[in-house]
Amino acid sequence: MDMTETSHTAQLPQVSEPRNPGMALDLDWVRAAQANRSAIERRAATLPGRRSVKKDYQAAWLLKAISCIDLTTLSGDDTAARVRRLCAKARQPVRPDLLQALGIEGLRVGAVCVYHDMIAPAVAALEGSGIPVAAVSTGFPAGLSPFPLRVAEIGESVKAGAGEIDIVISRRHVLEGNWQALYDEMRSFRAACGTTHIKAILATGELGTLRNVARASLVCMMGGADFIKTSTGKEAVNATLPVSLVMIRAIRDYHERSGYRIGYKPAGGISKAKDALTYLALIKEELGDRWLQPDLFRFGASSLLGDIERQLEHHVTGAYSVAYRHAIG
Ligand SMILES: O=C[C@H](O)COP(=O)(O)O
Repeated sequence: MDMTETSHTAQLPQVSEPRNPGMALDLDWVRAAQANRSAIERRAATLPGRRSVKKDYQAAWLLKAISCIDLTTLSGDDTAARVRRLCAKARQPVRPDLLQALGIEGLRVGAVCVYHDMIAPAVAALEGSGIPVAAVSTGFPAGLSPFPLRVAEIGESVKAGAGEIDIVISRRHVLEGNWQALYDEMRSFRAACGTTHIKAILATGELGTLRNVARASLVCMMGGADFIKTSTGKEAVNATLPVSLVMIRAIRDYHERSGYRIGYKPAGGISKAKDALTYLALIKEELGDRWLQPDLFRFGASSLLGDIERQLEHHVTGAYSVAYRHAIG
């Protein structure tokens, strides 16, 4: 895998992508989707070993990774002050002296991701930055509150200024093979979002099989998802490479059949720069460069940025600093 092709330009000009309108539920297609676990795991296992990006190229890829982070805080003890600190980091994700040494200007993260009650302070703190606020919704993380309330929550978050809505699906619809119910749910959530972009969180760690992950991915895209996202970060197992392979192949299939590009967001447990590079390599190999832009790829992560900044500091100065110097929130 050649990752020596990127320039130092972390943020390429945005290409505008037509929005996926969804399509009728195609049960034949859904039921035909399979996932060969051992082949997928074998393929996933080859990725970290083959990824070897050095020096300048590594710095460029790490800057690219930063531009794709949904910088996240989703804790019961979140406060407006913590969210404001996170937003300051979102605006200026890397120390100015390091960026200057790297010859980079205008680097920012993909979005800031928070619970509903933290939308207002986040919107205020990000004003003028162009960084959207993503709100988790629909009874995140379990998604088991009354359906009308889950739909209403989306409307409230859009009203409060969220530019992106991360919904959670009902895992039971997948576990019971009730694809019609999952599709109808996705349609309702999408309708409640209006023109606001919607990411569908599958909570893959709770879906039982990779085949279920493949099928749920397709149904959510048919239902109008703009992005599919692995996890809430609260499941026992969150983003993994095998699950990512299944989901991005579903994205590729959907693009081949419909012409629409759906975004991908691995989330939960991605905290190391080297893991971020592996994910970027996977996307490049399976989907191609077009998907390596923030409008089609995000990392959902609370602490990844700190490790990337540490690696960039090492690249510039030749020395590692202690991790606490790169606190996020
Ligand atoms: O969507 C984002 C996740 O909740 C963040 O998970 P993390 O804290 O493991 O990075």
